[in-house]
Amino acid sequence: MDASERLRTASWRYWAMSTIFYVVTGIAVTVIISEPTRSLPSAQLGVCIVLFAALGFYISGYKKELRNCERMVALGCEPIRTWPNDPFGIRYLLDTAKHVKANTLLQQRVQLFKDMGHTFSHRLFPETDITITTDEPENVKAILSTKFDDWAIPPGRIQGFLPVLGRHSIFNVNGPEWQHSRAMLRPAFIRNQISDLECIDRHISKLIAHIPKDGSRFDLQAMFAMLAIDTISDFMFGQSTDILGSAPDTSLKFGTYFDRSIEKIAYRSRLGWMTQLLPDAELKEYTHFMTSYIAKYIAEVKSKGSKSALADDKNKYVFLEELIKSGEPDNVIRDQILSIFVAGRDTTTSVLTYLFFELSRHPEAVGKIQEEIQDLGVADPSWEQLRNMKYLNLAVKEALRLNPPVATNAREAVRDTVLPTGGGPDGKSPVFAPKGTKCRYQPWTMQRREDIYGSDAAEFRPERWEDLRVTHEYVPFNAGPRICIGQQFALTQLALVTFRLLQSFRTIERKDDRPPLQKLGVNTSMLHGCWVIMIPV
Ligand code: HEM
Repeated sequence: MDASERLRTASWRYWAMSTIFYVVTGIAVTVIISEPTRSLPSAQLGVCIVLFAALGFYISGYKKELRNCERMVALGCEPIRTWPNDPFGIRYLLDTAKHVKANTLLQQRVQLFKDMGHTFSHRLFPETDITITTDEPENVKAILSTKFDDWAIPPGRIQGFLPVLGRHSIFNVNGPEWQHSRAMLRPAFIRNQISDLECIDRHISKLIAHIPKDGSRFDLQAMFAMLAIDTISDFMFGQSTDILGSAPDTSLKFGTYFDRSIEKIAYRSRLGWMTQLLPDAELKEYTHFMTSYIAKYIAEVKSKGSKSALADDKNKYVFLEELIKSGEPDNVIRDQILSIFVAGRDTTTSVLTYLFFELSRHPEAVGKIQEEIQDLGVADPSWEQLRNMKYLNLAVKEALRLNPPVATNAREAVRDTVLPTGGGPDGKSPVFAPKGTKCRYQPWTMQRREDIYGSDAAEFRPERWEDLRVTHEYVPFNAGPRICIGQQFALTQLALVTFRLLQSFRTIERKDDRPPLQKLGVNTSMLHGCWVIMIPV
């Protein structure tokens, strides 16, 4: 059915239902006026009221549909393919829940796009507005860049993140509030800090010290998680949680509570507004502890007031000090600091784990990076040297392609808007997205599309990037105004960890027979960890 036929049907349905409504109302009014003394038994009256309410509800739905069809035709859009036989989105919800439970959701989405095309619509219980799901680069470009102002972070995600990140978090705000947050954080991500390799290196040395040298098997994912929290806390406060070193009890507790909170917010953001019905005393306790932990650092910097009050090295750049200079109140600073922990910890862990999982299966790639390290001829690379290591950076890029840690993401239309593609029988016409439409876009499946990356799209092959040019087909850090603000810091960390580990270890071998399933939380992780043995040089 094309757009004009859809409009005709919507118009016919609306007028037919309205006519029935008015005729029934007219008859009821006539009966009441002509027999004012007659009263209906209360059961019959109740049934009449329910029928009236249901009819009214349907008519308002048809009116909305008619209006949307008129807008669709006026804007030159065509109808979008719809997930069938699921008017309330209960089947879609159950299907999603089944695959989340089995940790097969990402693979299932690849199949779903094959069956439904790269853009389709569906309901998702209990949401009343429609959801569009897409892995089409043109649509991703519209949402993130060219029509940025038409799309916002959906309330469901905000509700889910709120109890931990707070209402000032850069992840929980839209419009001018978001611009304010971004402007506040941007100056703290200055180049000389992100290129401060010494800070990152200190924690990598501790990681290397922890790796068994006798060929025993260990879980790299768990190690990378400790490395990431130690590094990000050092970057934030000038003092590390030091979980890989001699962490005090409060740091260990912070690490544990942090992990548990992230799991809970992943679950809560899936439930959206329903989380308001679920008070969670444990989450309250975790958040209380974490915010006090951060508040202690804020108070310390403020009371000492001197440059690098927290760091041993007085010349060291400390992110928190830069943030305090913004003059924002403590609760705003605290929300942003916790957000950066969330933004930077599990994403980095996820990419490192996936990269080393692939390296453990691709000794030829390990060999090429090691050759590059040898050719460089220096033991301690500078930031520029690291960034110029071609194959090493291509391997990181390829890991980010196959495993973007933010595997799926969502926005909500804040006004009527158009997605460039996905409508009509061939799925190539523009699609109308009325205000309130959710759009779920999927970097994980998009970055594995065979029509973009070739028939070996599912393979780890860093060489593909030597002559491949893409834009919104590759968005592990997002794109447009809301692109990841920590991208350069993350890339530096990823490159340096890879450099150091392949400089210190000759081989990495996977030691796990279980299928390598990816678990979907706020970020992806490997369900069973990444069990390997590493042999020193
Ligand atoms: C490989 C590692 C990383 C990946 C793949 C990654 C990915 C992303 C993505 C996809 C977003 C967009 C989220 C959205 O708008 O829905 C984002 C935002 C953000 N990231 Fe990262 N990130 C990484 C590391 C980091 C690090 C290390 C930091 C900080 C030290 C950081 C700080 C942020 C912040 C503050 C935002 C919010 C930006 C905004 O809304 O304007 N990220 N990141």
